[in-house]
Amino acid sequence: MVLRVLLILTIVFGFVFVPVNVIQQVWTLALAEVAMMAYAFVILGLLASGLPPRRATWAFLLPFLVVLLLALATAANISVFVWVLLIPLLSHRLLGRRDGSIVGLSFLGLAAALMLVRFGFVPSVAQAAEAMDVLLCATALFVISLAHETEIVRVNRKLRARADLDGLTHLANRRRFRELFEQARYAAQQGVPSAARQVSLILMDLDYFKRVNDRYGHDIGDIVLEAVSRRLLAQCRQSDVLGRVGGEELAILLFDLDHADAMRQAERLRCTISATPVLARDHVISLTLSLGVATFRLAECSFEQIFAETDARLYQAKRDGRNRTHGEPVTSAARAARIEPAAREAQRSRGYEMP
Ligand SMILES: Nc1nc2c(ncn2[C@@H]2O[C@H](COP(=O)(O)OP(=O)(O)OP(=O)(O)O)[C@@H](O)[C@H]2O)c(=O)[nH]1
Repeated sequence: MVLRVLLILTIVFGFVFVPVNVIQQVWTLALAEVAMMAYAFVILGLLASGLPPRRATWAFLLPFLVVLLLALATAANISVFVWVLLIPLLSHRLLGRRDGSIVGLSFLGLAAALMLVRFGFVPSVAQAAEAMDVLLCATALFVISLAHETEIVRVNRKLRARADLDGLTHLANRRRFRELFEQARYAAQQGVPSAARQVSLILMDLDYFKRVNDRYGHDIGDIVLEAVSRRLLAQCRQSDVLGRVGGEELAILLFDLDHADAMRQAERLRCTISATPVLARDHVISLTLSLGVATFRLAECSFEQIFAETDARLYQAKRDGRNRTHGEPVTSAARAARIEPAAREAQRSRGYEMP
């Protein structure tokens, strides 16, 4: 948006500056301004046809700054230096905090040097005061715009975290979990050399968690969920992705482990949870986990596919008695039975008595 505004202003203001410079016979600057107007048209067109904004910004901003320096060096009046005030804001808005600061500060340094060269090293008091006004005002604007940019980065990070993380456990939420899977799959499909080739999904569901809520209350249930998440996270490798994909359902993506290793990791997690009860306020609560594990070639599976397969295996672990890990394919009869609880719940919610 800011880039588009700059491009349009370059074109519109060009219609004023070019005639003024022609009248004052500053030919080089007039020509450079005509070239920038044409270039702004081209960049607007390229943006409309899909040029990434970041590349368009670099492609336009650098020549724009060169032409501005040319204006500072050749324009007839000292008032041209007022345009320097624009640069801190422009560079931060267009390039962000780091690159914007580098470009902005470099430009301010060059502008100060040009001012010194053009208006003498020993200026009159009035000239020195004018120059000082412009340079100090530009420096103040630079600092203010840097503070503003820093605030924007902080708020954006906070919003991003809020959108990506589950509020209770601070693990990736379902949307982010899926996004990370899709990113890994895309890299595998593109043949990126560092991309994982294989993915295992472990789905974990606390057993009889409803009883924890019913017996100790929802707040204690929340503490338990947090504690379990922390314990699971402590067992994960750096490259694993742990997320909360449902109420008391957690999931891990493991990359480039074979299925036997993924099963071993799942068993380790199950034992971690069952071995030590959770201390929530003054309650000591024993818990168990049921787990489903499936392994796929990353480039060839969809999120729905791997999730449905692993969910069927998790459900089989529940059916087999809970507190266990199931990693084998599930028969179609058992898979069909997975539908049953949902259908029962739907019937119940419509007021039917279910056995
Ligand atoms: N405290 C708390 N409870 C939650 C949260 N999300 C889901 N739950 C509870 O998790 C429980 C899930 O219950 P069920 O789906 O019946 O499963 P379960 O009791 O764990 O039994 P099985 O999964 O069959 O072993 C429900 O009581 C939900 O209210 C949460 O964020 N905090």
